[in-house]
Amino acid sequence: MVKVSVVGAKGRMGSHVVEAVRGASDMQLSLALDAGDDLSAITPGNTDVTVEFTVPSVSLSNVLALVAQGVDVVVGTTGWTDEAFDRVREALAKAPRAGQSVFIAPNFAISAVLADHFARIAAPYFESAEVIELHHPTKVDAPSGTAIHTAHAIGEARRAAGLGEMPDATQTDGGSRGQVIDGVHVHAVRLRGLNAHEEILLGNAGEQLTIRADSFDRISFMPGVLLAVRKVSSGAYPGLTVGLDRFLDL
Ligand SMILES: NC(=O)C1=CN([C@@H]2O[C@H](COP(=O)(O)OP(=O)(O)OC[C@H]3O[C@@H](n4cnc5c(N)ncnc54)[C@H](O)[C@@H]3O)[C@@H](O)[C@H]2O)C=CC1
Ligand SMILES: O=C(O)C1=N[C@H](C(=O)O)C[C@H](O)C1
Repeated sequence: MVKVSVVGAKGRMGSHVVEAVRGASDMQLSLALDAGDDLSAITPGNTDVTVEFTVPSVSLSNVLALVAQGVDVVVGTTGWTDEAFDRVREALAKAPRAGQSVFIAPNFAISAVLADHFARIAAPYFESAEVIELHHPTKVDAPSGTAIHTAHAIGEARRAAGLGEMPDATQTDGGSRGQVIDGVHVHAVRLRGLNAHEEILLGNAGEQLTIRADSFDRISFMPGVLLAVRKVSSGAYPGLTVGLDRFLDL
C-alpha cells in the first residue's frame, strides 16, 4: 500500500485527489491538510508520497519543507519557474533520504499532455503558432501552467528546426496580442461555465491545424495523478521530474 497525504485537500483539485486516493486499491490516505494545518505532521513514517495542489504563491515553500522532511512529492500546482525548479533540485541534493523524488506536472489530463506533445511535433511544419487557453473564472494565475509549457515546447521545436520569428505586422498593441512566451503569443480567456481548455493554432499560407484539449471535469486529472504517485513511489525517479509525458511511452 502506498501511503499518500494531500496538501490543499479542501481545494477543487485536492478534494478530488482525496477521493481518488480513497478509491485506489493500492493506496491508503494518510493526512489531508489545508491552509493553517501543520505541514510537519507529514513524515516518512506516515507518508510515502504527498500530493500538493495549493496556490502558486505557497507551492515552492511547501515542496521545500516536504523534501526537508524526507517525503516524496507529486505537485500539480502551477506557477513554476526555472529558478524555482533549481531551488527544488538544491533541496533534493541535501534531502535526508537517498533517492528522494519530486514530480511536477502542469497538467495531469491525458488530453492536454497529448495536445502538448502533438504541438511539439507539428510546430516545425508551420510558419505561425499561437496558444489560447480557456478556464473557469476562479483560476488565480494567467496564463495557465499548461499554456506556458506548450509555448516552450513550440519555441524549442521551432528553434531546433531553425525557424525564425513568426510573421506579425502588428504595430499597435494594447495587450490584445497576448503574452509572448518563448516567441509564442499566448492568450487567456476566463469564462463562467468553462473548466480547463487549450487550443493550439498552427498556420501556413492557405491552411491551419487546430489542436484542442478539453477537460470538462476535474476527474480527468485523476488517472494522471494516481499514475504519478505510483511512479514516484516505485523509487525509479530520483531527483526532479517535470511533465506527465515522462511517464508515458510517447
Ligand atoms: N496539474 C494539473 O493537472 C492541474 C493543476 N491545477 C493547479 O492546481 C492548483 C490548485 O487549483 P485548485 O484546486 O483549482 O485551487 P483551489 O483554490 O480550489 O485550492 C487550493 C487549496 O489550497 C489551499 N491552500 C492555500 N494555501 C495553502 C497552504 N499554505 N498550505 C496548504 N493548503 C493551502 C487552499 O485553502 C485551497 O483549499 C492551481 O495552481 C491550478 O492551476 C489545477 C487543475 C489541474
Ligand atoms: O486552474 C486550473 O483549473 C488548471 N490549472 C492548470 C494550468 O494552469 O495549466 C491545469 C489545467 O489547465 C487546470
